Amino acid sequence: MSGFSLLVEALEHLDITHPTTVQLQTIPKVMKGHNILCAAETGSGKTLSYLLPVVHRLQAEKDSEMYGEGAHKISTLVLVPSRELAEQVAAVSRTLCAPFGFLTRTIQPFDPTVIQTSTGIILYSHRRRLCLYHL
Ligand SMILES: Nc1ncnc2c1ncn2[C@@H]1O[C@H](COP(=O)(O)OP(=O)(O)OP(=O)(O)O)[C@@H](O)[C@H]1O
Repeated sequence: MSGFSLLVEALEHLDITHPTTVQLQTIPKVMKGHNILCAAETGSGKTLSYLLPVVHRLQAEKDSEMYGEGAHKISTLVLVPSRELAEQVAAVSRTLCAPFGFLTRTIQPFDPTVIQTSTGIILYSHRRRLCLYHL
């Protein structure tokens, strides 16, 4: 099964078959590498607006020669303002990433992270526990 089909299947597990307005407006731009500032009401689908392009890109890189070098490195960092939101985003990310074998982690003491609050990131960066070199 192709990476695209796996992603569609992962979305179907979340009962998602059509993009929301926010996703329609943002995903094509993010896929082209543009920076996006998106403000929309809660529940409008902002999380997938950035997670889908990220997973799609990681999957494409996995299929390329670039993957070998960075396979065990942190490649994506999501900063959110609360631990609750971090757990929420991580749960969606895990569902999307599962078919590809990508790991999603939130920060725990002395544990490298992918998703955590900005305060946590700053704390861990100062302690030199988090290597962001490959971002
Ligand atoms: N295209 C879609 N079709 C159907 N449901 C969707 C779609 N995109 C997201 N959802 C669902 O809508 C709900 C809200 O999505 P999401 O958490 O991404 O919104 P949000 O804008 O990030 O909200 P918040 O501002 O509270 O973080 C989730 O349950 C998600 O699974």
